[in-house]
Amino acid sequence: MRIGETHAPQGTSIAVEGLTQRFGGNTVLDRIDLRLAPGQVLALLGPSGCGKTTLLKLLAGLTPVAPGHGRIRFGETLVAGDGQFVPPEQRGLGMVFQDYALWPHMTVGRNVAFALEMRGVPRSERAERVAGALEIVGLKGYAERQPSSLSGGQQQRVALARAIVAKPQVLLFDEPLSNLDRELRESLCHEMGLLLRAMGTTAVYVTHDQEEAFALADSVAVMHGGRIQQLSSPEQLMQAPASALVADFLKLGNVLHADDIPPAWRVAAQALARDDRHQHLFIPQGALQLGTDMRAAMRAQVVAQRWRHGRFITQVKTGAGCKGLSFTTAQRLGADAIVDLALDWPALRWLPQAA
Ligand SMILES: Nc1ncnc2c1ncn2[C@@H]1O[C@H](COP(=O)(O)OP(=O)(O)OP(=O)(O)O)[C@@H](O)[C@H]1O
Repeated sequence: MRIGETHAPQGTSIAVEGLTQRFGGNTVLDRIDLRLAPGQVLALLGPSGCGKTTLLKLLAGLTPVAPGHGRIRFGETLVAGDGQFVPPEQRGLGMVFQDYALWPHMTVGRNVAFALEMRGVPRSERAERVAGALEIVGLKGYAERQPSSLSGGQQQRVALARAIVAKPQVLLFDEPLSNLDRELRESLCHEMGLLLRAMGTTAVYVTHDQEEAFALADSVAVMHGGRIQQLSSPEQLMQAPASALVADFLKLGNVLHADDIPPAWRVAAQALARDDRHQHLFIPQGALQLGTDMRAAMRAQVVAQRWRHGRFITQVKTGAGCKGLSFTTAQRLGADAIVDLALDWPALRWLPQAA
């Protein structure tokens, strides 16, 4: 198999129900529910401390599920919960960590072969499968090298080969690219996406990097404070964030609390449909622009501009005591310049703080 080829899924489905994890009095995961179809890639995305790694460790079996704190199924098999516990080595897993976790005293080939040795796979078959896994990750001919002689990106490829060599039904990734520089991260992320599609393995991928999550995953669980705020496809998350927390974390636009809406926009904002729980006005990227041709235009003063992805991200203030806003434009504007801002009202929505 090579990157780009597709195979029938060899992964299993994953179902998590009511999963809760407490450390002392601290609830780190709070009744997590999720379902993943065979061969799907799920990203767990959220800020530091939101519980991503804790959830991954429960899936791996590195942390047991406490009695009455939910259950985890791989396919039809209950792997944790209700008094059942399948240990990590019997869950059909491959794991890739941030720090590569290669054994420094073993060659690349032995590092990759180790999981097969443990399973008692005969030597001749081992050599073939190790060579195959190294070829898949672009390290053909590296079997006799020492890990210390490889770059960070190459070491992470070895870790990936080691994770896939035993043909796992589930691959678990914990921030695997965060030790690499930006360019390498982007190219390896792209390659891993192709590889996961080609292998058809079910995968759960922990990251705090939105670009990585959106590039790799079929669905993304945005986590905050031990809960899944929204579990959707990347497209759906971008088009329809379910809460102010999600819109803000993904930087999808401006999110203004009802009390922070500039006076010039208040009447029009209150005319938009909302219910009592919806206290935040979401202004999607692109709905706030320079110009006076839309309803309730407003003057603002430029605070700062920075260049990103071919546009200027422009921060403005709209009046004393008002919360700052930002929008993108192709125009360079001088600091302190006074500009007219207009809103595309039909694109705006009221959102609840959290889902
Ligand atoms: N073994 C433990 N004992 C006590 N508290 C823990 C333990 N493991 C994790 N925590 C706490 O649980 C919370 C969630 O940690 P977790 O590592 O899951 O977060 P995360 O979202 O993966 O963050 P990061 O992106 O920084 O790795 C944190 O407040 C952490 O301090």
